[in-house]
Amino acid sequence: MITLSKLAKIFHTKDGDVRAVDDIDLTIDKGEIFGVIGYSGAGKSTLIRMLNMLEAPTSGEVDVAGRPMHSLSKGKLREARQEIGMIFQHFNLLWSRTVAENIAFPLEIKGVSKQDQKKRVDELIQLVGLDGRGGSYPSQLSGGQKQRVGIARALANDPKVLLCDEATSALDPKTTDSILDLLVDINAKLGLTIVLITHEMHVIRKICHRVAVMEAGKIVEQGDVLDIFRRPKQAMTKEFVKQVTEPEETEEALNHLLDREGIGHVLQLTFVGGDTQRPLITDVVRKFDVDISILQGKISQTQHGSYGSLFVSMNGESATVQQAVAYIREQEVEVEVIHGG
Ligand SMILES: Nc1ncnc2c1ncn2[C@@H]1O[C@H](COP(=O)(O)OP(=O)(O)OP(=O)(O)O)[C@@H](O)[C@H]1O
Repeated sequence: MITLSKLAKIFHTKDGDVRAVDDIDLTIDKGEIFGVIGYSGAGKSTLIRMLNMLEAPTSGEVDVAGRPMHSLSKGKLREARQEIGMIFQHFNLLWSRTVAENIAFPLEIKGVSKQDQKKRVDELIQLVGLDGRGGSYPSQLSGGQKQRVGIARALANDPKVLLCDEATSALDPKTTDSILDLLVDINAKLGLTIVLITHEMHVIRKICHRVAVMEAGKIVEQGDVLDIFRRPKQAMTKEFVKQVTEPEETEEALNHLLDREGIGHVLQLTFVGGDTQRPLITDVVRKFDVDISILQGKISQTQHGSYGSLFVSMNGESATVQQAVAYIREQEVEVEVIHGG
């Protein structure tokens, strides 16, 4: 659905050239939810804005839904953009227009009749869960509702691709979840390809099928979300994975525990998309002559299963502990011996 070849954007500034996007090759499949994660300045916004040519590439190619976006005439580009909806962190709504009028805006530009506009707007209001709010003004809505208007407006022309530029970054965690649920729902119902950029790994974990990690204009790692969580390779990726799998206070609390006498082996068990309902710890204690105490942990449920880390201390003969560790690994739980190994 989307192919980027050797895509680059260089900004020429007073302080020199900035390679915001540096020769990126990337393929995004039809119907997938693809996430790009990176810290501020990594080049995510520039990258996503080149998908619909809001930003013109310095070099390289952008193909979206079979169209070479980088080489289209102005008129053809206008047509092509109708197939690409976009939502923004700060919603970009027209404040003097009602919800219904905001959603109708792209239809007006396209020259759709008043009657058809109304029909389509009603459908969209229903789709995004804003029934009864068509006559409200953006200032009368919550952040989550404003983003629902943004989504409805982006979908007005039946696009094939939806671009989400930090779409939940201005929202609280609960509202973020409801907007992400809506995006999953739309992806399933309409078969829409969704590309989102974010600096928050829980957004990736919650809804993306695949993810690319960006650093200094380059993609340093990419793959299926589950694989990336299971085996992050790059330091940057490991940092992002930790955002989700480790409680913030881990290091300090663990250092404190490691000073204790007789702490034994300390293991970090990382669950990635597996089934935490399974009584793994009970299982291990029954099978092997070891004692286990749980030190701390953070496990959360998502559509891919359970994610999180559990820190445990294991006491027993060294050889038995090794066997127990091997057994846990066989259950597709990652194990790192962080003390006593
Ligand atoms: N219009 C511009 N002119 C000059 N430099 C720019 C311009 N836009 C972006 N940059 C630079 O390009 C680099 C990438 O910026 P970009 O906004 O794409 O990153 P980002 O990952 O989206 O970060 P953020 O989330 O903070 O926007 C940064 O160094 C930024 O300063």
